Amino acid sequence: MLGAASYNSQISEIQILHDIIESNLDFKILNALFMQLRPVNIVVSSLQDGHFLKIIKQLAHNGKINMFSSPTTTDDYKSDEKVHILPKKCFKFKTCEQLILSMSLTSAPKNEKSRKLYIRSLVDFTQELTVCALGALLHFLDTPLVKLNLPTNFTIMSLKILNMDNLVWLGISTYESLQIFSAHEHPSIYKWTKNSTKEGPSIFSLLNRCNSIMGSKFLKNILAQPTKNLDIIKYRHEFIEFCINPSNESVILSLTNCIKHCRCVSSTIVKMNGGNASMYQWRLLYQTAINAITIGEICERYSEQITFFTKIKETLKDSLYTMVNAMSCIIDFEKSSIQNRFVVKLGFIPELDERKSKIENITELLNEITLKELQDLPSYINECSICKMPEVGFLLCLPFWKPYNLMTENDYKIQDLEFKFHLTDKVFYKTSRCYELDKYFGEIESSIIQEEIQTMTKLSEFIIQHWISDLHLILKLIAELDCLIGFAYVAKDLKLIKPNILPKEHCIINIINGRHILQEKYVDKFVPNSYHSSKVNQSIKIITGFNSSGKSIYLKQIALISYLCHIGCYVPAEYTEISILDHIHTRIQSTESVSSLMSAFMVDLKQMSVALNESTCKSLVILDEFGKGTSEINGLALLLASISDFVHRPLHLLPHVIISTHFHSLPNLLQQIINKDILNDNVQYLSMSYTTECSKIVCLYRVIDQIKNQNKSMAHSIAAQNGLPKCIVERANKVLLSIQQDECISPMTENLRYKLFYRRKHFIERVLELMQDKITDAAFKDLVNDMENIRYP
Ligand SMILES: Nc1ncnc2c1ncn2[C@@H]1O[C@H](COP(=O)(O)OP(=O)(O)OP(=O)(O)O)[C@@H](O)[C@H]1O
Repeated sequence: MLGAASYNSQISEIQILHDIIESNLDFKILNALFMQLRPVNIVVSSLQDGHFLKIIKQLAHNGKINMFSSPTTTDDYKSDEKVHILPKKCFKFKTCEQLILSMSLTSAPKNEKSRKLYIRSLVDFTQELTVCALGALLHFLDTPLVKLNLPTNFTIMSLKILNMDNLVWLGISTYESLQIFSAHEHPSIYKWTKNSTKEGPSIFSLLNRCNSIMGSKFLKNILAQPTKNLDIIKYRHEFIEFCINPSNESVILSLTNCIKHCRCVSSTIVKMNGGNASMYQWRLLYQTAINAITIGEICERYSEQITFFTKIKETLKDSLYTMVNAMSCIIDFEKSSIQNRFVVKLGFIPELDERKSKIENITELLNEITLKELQDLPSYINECSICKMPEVGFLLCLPFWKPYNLMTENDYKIQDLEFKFHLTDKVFYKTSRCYELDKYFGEIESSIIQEEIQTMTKLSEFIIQHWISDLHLILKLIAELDCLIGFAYVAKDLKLIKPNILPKEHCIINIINGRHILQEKYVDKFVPNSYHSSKVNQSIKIITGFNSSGKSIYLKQIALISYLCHIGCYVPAEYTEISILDHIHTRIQSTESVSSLMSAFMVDLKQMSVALNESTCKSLVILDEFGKGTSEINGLALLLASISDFVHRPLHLLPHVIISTHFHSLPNLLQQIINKDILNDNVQYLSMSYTTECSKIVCLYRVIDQIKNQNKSMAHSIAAQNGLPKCIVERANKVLLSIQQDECISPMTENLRYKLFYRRKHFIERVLELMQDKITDAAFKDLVNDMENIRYP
């Protein structure tokens, strides 16, 4: 059983996963959880068994699970910089329950009793593991080390239940082989938060036409959570259709303009909560709220036609208008940006206005005081003024009463005046009246600032407690809106079509002239291919073809089209009809790499065992060259046994399977081990078409429904076409013939390639001698004879 809780410091949200049964075969749920949450720190109990701790560490550090790793060591039980192993007491149910009931949830009522009731309505205390996980998480968040690393004050704005039921399962290797995210992000796919600017070709970079950062972030969530929920897919399709319609262009443009001004306000809220949000952040919040309202109002106009607009309209709450009104009535944004502090607008607090007017009407008072000061000054001074300087406050300013060069130190000394400094034509003093002015205005000014800080704090509290959750709700949908508008642009540019998604009862994938959305950008002319699979239509396909004939691209394109259908995107095909899938398993050869902890064969085995154990008639299983990593005979035997398992399954467990292979004997062997009728009902053989031009092979990249040249591998001709020395290819052909005819392979006595090389070298040396007239006629004849004999290797 697995229970989990997570805290997202960016949006101050707790997410909990209710107790769920996990398969320790592939840790599917744990994998999906890591994929979805991308945790920075992981907290586990010291009571956990070593194998699980090992798996957690692998996921935290490599993003991959190695089921075949070495036995558990004491190191697995030690905390590291990412995985924190807490003592079991932190996971004790009773302690955890207390911690949860006393957590500081901003949306909870202030009254202690109602607060507890409110929390109990959010957290199901019968979910034992979830409660322990959440309690331990709260305990961890309360430790000084963590507090230091959190942006500012630790707050919990909301609590959400994670729902994994609607997820279509894709393993990490599937994400990699289908290039859903950029290769640059591999292997630490979870480090998305560290905004990597590098972005290789990937489905993410292709679909990311977002106009806001929150849109791009949401796109990553959409891509990491392909869904089985038909309603979600349908409303996304409906919205894309609306966007593509040219008559709606202006609506989409207005929406896009508003989206550009919307920002994720989570960090602003965290700062506001700590009382240190900058004026830039206040303005950002205001602008975001105004634009969110405008978006909501635009959506309201079309809400009867489009479901997604209805969803957005429903989140346009009165509280948003109240918040914007309050902000515009209270904050003087212009003066705030000049003074770089929160300035309250005139008219909001009468006493504050009065104090401000006292400061603004200072001239009258200063004139009065200037006259009094003049009366007290010696008779030789007949002019003066009062000014205010930063730091020093009010000063009496006297213009020089003598030419500058005649002014002496003694002249500056005047009874009852405190000399401060002089400039080239003026001298400044502090007088008792100046001190009084300092005190009077200083008090007024500080009381104004204090009052404005208080107003700011009250406004912040109000925003956080009453309005922000509604703003969060609408912004989440705006982020999705941003992604979906991007999907529509991509659909228009890449000529994608709306797939027909069938409900769960069906088991069908029907793709007519599908394309590989990434690969088609890199070839001059991409050849589209179709795929049909259903319970009645041979759902196991075995595809053969020589190297580089397009098998892997075909396999990937089927997986990708199926995947795109489940994120609610349009697809690259002429027509697509697909029933909701539960799993997309792929084993595509490109993914074994240095970062993988397993050998190619181990990956093969793991993938096949997951496919055999987990697949249902709603799964798509793609196996590219299974068994390549071991001896041919072993690989072939395992593949035969696995196909035979699929073929003999009841229909509700028979998945859509596509296997590409170089084992040309596979069809014959299958006929020997499986009943002919069962085989014909379930298995279809496909191959990649080709033609020959001037004895060279030309790939046509077209998938055909027949076994063509199945008994003959074209590997040797392809090798020659790709620059392998001709003598080596010839030798390989001889060896192959001997094996096929069960003859002895003639030993090779010399290295033909080097023999030819030295003969050519010698030949060239003699040609050079000839050019220097160093060669006789007889030697020249010899040379010509030799030329006939030298063949190019
Ligand atoms: N449908 C297509 N249209 C045009 N070009 C294609 C198509 N499919 C594949 N190609 C081209 O052929 C190349 C090789 O394709 P792919 O890797 O799928 O071959 P393969 O049969 O899987 O090879 P191998 O058996 O050696 O792994 C691709 O990189 C691409 O350039």
